[in-house]
Amino acid sequence: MSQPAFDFDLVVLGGGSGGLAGAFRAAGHGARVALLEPGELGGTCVNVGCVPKKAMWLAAGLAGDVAVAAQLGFDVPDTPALDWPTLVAARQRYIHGIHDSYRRRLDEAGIVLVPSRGQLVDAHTVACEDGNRLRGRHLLLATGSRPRRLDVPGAGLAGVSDDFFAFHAPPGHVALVGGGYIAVELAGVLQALGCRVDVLARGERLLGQSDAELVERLQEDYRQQGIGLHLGRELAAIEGGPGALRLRDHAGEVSGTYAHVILAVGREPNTSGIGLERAGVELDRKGHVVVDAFQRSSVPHIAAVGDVTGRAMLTPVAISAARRAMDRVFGGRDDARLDYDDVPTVVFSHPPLAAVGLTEAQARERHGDAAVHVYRSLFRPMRQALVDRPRHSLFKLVCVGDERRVAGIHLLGEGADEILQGFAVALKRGITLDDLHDTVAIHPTSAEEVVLMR
Ligand SMILES: Cc1cc2nc3c(=O)[nH]c(=O)nc-3n(C[C@H](O)[C@H](O)[C@H](O)COP(=O)(O)OP(=O)(O)OC[C@H]3O[C@@H](n4cnc5c(N)ncnc54)[C@H](O)[C@@H]3O)c2cc1C
Ligand SMILES: NC(=O)c1ccc[n+]([C@@H]2O[C@H](COP(=O)([O-])OP(=O)(O)OC[C@H]3O[C@@H](n4cnc5c(N)ncnc54)[C@H](O)[C@@H]3O)[C@@H](O)[C@H]2O)c1
Repeated sequence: MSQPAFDFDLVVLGGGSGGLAGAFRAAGHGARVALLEPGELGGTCVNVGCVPKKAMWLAAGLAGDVAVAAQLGFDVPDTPALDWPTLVAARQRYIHGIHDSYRRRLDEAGIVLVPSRGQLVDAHTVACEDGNRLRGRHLLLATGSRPRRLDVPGAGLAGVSDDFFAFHAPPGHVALVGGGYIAVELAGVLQALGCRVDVLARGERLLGQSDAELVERLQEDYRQQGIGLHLGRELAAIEGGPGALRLRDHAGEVSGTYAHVILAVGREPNTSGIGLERAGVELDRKGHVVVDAFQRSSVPHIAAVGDVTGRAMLTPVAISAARRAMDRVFGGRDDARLDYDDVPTVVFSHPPLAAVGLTEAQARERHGDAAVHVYRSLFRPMRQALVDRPRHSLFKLVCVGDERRVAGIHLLGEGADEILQGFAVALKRGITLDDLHDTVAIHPTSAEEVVLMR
């Protein structure tokens, strides 16, 4: 398979979601693989993303459960205390287990792990920090992304999502700047774990890409939980000193003094200073690697996957794209490529918001008002009703055409994160509203609302 001029069939830059998946798949096809990773294996997702975030989200959910349990007669103290360090220790133990498992699997697959940052010297050669050079017949760029910082006075006083995961004690009153996934998720977690939270977002609503109706309800829910939402306000400056920070927008001061300010205003690709220009790899104006439908960069034997390409920045997307790219390069599957349509996602808010396909607004724009049919179910899950809480779930189907093809599924409420996956398969297979109605419901669940909507 390999030519003698090359040390490896594949050299991978980045041991995160995409890089690891690509390395394992290529090795599975018999390729000789080297993987460079200067940090912890698992990249953003495992170390400062999905995994620690989900651990904190689960703990935040438990705080709600404890309150429900007390109302149902369990003998729970009035203010159950959380020992933050115990939670963080359990979280990190779990993450170390993932590191160990990756190391073992890399060994078993015969992949050479190089604990170094890589830099391209030319289109086939990667230099390691110790000066060693590796020649690869193919290269895979999977260097991911990092939190974006804002260019406003005092921005250096703020942290980013990475800093949230470094808190070893409850952080007190926190301001989150941004209205996307990270701001919404961290706000929900912190509030549920007993901190005070304000969100400052420049958009008039949170989660600009999600269905507006669900977002409106989530915002209402967040306000009821006590989260301060300051929408339509663009950060102009951060003032004060450590532990006592204030925010200013163009209209004046935003009320509140914060122990921490966390910027969650998007991410930037890790493409600078790694020699891509020497190899002739084209970048877009935001610095992402430009790839075609097969993840090929402008240099055909250099592929790129995951956040570094700026397309649907999600772990399963990075993994799926990498596996398919390696199936194409080393597995003889010339047509292998990821379909980026109808990727399901979950915002791990409290409650979670799960979505696949078109929002109502997108469907109306694409298909015209007359072709779009929307079905909704607004209901109180039994757990909420049992303790007479006002929390409702809102599930919504967006269908198009006379046959009512399901083009979008949007679920806000308890269990939405676990309910959506199976329905995403169905949507991808082109089901109609009748297909849902032909399916017998599972009772009593929240999920049954999806097949009962009329
Ligand atoms: C707070 C947060 C929560 C998230 N939650 C979710 C979630 O719930 N679900 C979800 O699907 N996605 C989530 N994401 C997104 C997800 O983490 C990313 O989309 C995913 O990690 C991207 O994988 P990647 O392989 O492209 O990059 P990464 O996982 O970032 O890996 C890139 C790796 O490349 C290494 N690297 C960088 N430069 C070099 C170099 N020159 N040489 C060698 N190595 C290099 C880095 O050290 C890093 O380990 C979240 C992200 C954040 C920040
Ligand atoms: N559950 C998940 O799957 C999950 C969770 C977290 C992150 N992620 C991924 O990570 C990515 C990054 O998350 P994120 O929340 O940082 O980004 P995001 O793209 O979701 O949201 C960025 C937010 O920052 C705002 N913003 C951008 N520039 C700004 C500026 N100059 N001033 C003020 N606000 C500004 C935007 O309006 C938007 O509200 C997400 O897009 C997502 O792909 C996924």
